[in-house]
Amino acid sequence: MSTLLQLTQADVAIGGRPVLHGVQLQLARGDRLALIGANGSGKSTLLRTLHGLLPPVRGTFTRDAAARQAMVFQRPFLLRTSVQRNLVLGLWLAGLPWHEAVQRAPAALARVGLQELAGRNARHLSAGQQQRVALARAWCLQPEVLFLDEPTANLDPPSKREVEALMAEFAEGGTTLVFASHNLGQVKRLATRVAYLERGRVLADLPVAEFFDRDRLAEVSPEADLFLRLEH
Ligand SMILES: Nc1ncnc2c1ncn2[C@@H]1O[C@H](COP(=O)(O)OP(=O)(O)OP(=O)(O)O)[C@@H](O)[C@H]1O
Repeated sequence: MSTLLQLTQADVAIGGRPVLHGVQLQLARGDRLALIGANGSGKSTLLRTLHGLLPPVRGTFTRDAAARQAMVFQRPFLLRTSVQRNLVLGLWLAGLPWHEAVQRAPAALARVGLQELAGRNARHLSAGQQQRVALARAWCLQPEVLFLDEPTANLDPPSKREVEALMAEFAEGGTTLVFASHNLGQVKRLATRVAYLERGRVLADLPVAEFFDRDRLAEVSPEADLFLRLEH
């Protein structure tokens, strides 16, 4: 498997404040990497770093420049206009020619089950529907790597299932996924690999089966093992 992204001994700061410390992380094609850890442990910051939005202040970040990337943020930013127009604008901002964005939007809305709401003001959508607009946007961009920041936080169980199904489809279609999650069931269902963060450090990074093998996890990181104990 070829390497898509690599962080080596990376420190990342926000507004001059150190947030990530000495992060060593490699992403290979086909990975489905879940980032877990307590609130404020650095999951969002790591996602933004991997997506190229926050250059490390120390260490190195290398990526396959040819691999298209997209990110679905925790709270999708939507303008006070129709769902369809939001999607087209988002695609245009991501670099698609306008006519192509207009062409692709209907199929993507249908893909995420929002075709009937295409004319609705996007700000009036529920949280789950807004998340699906963000996924439709990512769908159109056909990224090789998709970053998702707690994509099902605050969604009801049916919406959670739908978003998970879409993530699984991305993965089956060959997209490499990196997602932050507080939901261990979701991590088990979707991830092939899990990284545990604590206070801006990656303390464990293991294949999913090893991560949920308590003896193995305790051996690699007693902190991660304690986190799982408290979560259960
Ligand atoms: N814009 C910002 N300005 C200053 N500090 C920030 C900013 N964003 C994040 N931080 C700090 O960086 C640290 C890591 O935050 P981050 O959002 O990456 O954590 P997280 O693991 O994603 O948390 P959560 O589970 O709550 O989403 C926290 O201490 C946070 O206060």
